[in-house]
Amino acid sequence: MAHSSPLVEVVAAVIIRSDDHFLLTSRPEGKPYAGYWEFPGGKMEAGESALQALDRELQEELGIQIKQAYPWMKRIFTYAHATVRLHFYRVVDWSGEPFGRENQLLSWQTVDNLSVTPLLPANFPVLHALALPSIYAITNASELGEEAMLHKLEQALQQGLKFLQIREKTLAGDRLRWLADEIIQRAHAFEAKVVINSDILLSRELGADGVHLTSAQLMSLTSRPDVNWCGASCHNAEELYQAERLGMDFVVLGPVLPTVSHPGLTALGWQKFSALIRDCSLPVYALGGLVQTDLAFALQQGGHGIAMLRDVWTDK
Ligand SMILES: Nc1nc2c([nH]c(=O)n2[C@H]2C[C@H](O)[C@@H](COP(=O)(O)OP(=O)(O)OP(=O)(O)O)O2)c(=O)[nH]1
Repeated sequence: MAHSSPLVEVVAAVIIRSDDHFLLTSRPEGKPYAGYWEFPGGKMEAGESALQALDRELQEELGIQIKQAYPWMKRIFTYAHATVRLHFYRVVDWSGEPFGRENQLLSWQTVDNLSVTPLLPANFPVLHALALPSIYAITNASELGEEAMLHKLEQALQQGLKFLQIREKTLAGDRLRWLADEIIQRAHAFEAKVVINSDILLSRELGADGVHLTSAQLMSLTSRPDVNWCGASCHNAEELYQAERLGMDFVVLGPVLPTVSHPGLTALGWQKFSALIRDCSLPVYALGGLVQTDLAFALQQGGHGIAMLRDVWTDK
């Protein structure tokens, strides 16, 4: 896309406490959109890396030092005053207690109960992404058996699983409908979100939270299906671009490592994963051969989280 004004590079910190509250600050008087709520941050200065800019802004604005920050989504947005490229980071550990060093207001918020307004318009997709957990489980009844799958699911829900995809390629018709219904009921009892692979009608019929499109579906569609949550599988830059164009809520990208479920596909490796999503505006889950302990590394590579078909169901 062509931009009439030069891009202004901006860093923004989504500072997240362990109880999932995140920090919003109000824009000081004298700036465009004064009084609007935003993530702390500001313009990158010449010669600064994004992380250096983030460090500087958080010290200047809030008096805190970053201890752990993960690169996250990027977003280009055109305002009347400028076109900005926002580099969002998730800051999960810091030293010091944030306070408004520039007389701005501070407020700890949650996605489900946002109580400040108005927000800077570029930030809405970021709030949407914050509602997505970092672990995305994929059902595997074809290997585990249906009863064992339901049992493992209950255990995982009790341990805090909040997001899963029903993907059972060997089941169809009433058998799939029965299993999917059982899974959705259990998940919803724990307020976990469930999306169904490919089948938009089945998702609507059973009251699932949305669908997960195959990459072939993604490439053949011209608009986003009208469901609450819509994700898609991607393997390359072209598919990621199509997912952004259609306005998907999230994608999975892989296989990152070699996996037994897709032996024919060449693994991307972490370096390529990270390079492919560097400018991506969507939350991206890493997928393929991953175990729960890979999460921290996936976050360091810019991933939103990890998707798992096997390790998520193994006893810990
Ligand atoms: N800090 C911040 N800026 C955002 C967010 N979302 C968003 O669209 N922006 C836009 C608004 C502004 O056009 C631009 C940031 O510019 P700014 O004026 O706040 O930058 P700054 O703190 O470096 O200010 P200054 O030194 O130029 O006065 O990015 C956000 O969440 N945080």
